[in-house]
Amino acid sequence: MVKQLHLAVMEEARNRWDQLTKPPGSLGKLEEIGIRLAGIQGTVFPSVERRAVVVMCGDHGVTAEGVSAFPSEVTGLMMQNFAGGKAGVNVLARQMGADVHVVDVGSRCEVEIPGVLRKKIKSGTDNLAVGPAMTRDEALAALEVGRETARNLSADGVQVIALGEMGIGNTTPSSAIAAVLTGHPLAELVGRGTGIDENTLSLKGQVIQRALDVNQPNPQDALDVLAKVGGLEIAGLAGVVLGAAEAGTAVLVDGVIAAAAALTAYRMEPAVGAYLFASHLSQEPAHRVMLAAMELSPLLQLEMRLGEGTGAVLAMPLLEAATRLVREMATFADLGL
Ligand SMILES: O=C(O)c1ccc[n+]([C@@H]2O[C@H](COP(=O)([O-])O)[C@@H](O)[C@H]2O)c1
Ligand SMILES: Cc1cc2nc[nH]c2cc1C
Repeated sequence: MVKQLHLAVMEEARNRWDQLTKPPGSLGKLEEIGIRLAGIQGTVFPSVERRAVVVMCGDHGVTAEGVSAFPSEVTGLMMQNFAGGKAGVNVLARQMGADVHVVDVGSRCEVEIPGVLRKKIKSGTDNLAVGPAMTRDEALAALEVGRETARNLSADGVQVIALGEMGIGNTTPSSAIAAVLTGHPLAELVGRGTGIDENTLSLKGQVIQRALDVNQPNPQDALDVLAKVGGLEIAGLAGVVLGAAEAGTAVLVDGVIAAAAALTAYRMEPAVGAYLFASHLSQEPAHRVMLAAMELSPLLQLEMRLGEGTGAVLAMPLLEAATRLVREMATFADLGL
């Protein structure tokens, strides 16, 4: 169960932000962040000192259709890179003081990688252009992996969890999920992912349309959408969102894949929305549409499209700024006003 935010504490926090030595509202989104964190943590003086990024990894049968600029093997190679501390997200997480947790929920990589939590539900999804990507039970099992991961981190004292992922091909299911759950025209939701050319972009649109025609996912049933046209790492991240919100922990959404996971969780349990913060706006066109569907507004716009949780980790200092301002700024009363 996801609890409502502490409304009385939020009211108290709003009053305090209004008493700080600044014109009311002049710290913009930082004030909204501070007030929402107060509501999440049940204190006017919240903290985001304990931070983690969960990088869910999975492969995709749909790569057989030629929808990515890179081969599936890159997923496993990047898992080794994360474990070695040398990927983009590792560098940024070190800078921001966040721990990196890499979870293999469904890659095709068969070798054990020390430092990667092996929770494989299956070795990649089936090709969603010819049938369902997963069974409902497989999607539920992947969700549970994420939920348990978030529950453990929260129990360990983590106060904010960033959503990271790695999975060659995963912008294809993300656009499919966006199309079904937002009802937006597919043509406006298909992007270049890892950097495909014009012809591949057009092929990718056709592949996704075929996936929707073949699977007929039910927009009223987010689990059906997730199983039929989603991915194992997307399901894992949706589980992280549910588990974090259930534990009262804030979540930083990353790019388009993380947003597809967050939107899936949001449709399963709308109360998770209050725990979500949108970190940045990805180059993928479906990202903006999905964030809007959750009424989230991105903090950063850096023209990024890497994934891994890189954008989410970059936004951690902004959450920290909000917690410091409310704690350290003088009030008008302090000035004798
Ligand atoms: O975060 C994003 O918005 C984002 C946008 C484009 C690509 N990615 C990353 O690139 C991979 C998916 O791209 P693709 O072209 O293989 O579908 C996957 O590993 C993602 O982490 C991530
Ligand atoms: C090299 C590489 C690194 C990534 N990190 C997340 N998605 C990725 C995709 C590629 C291709």
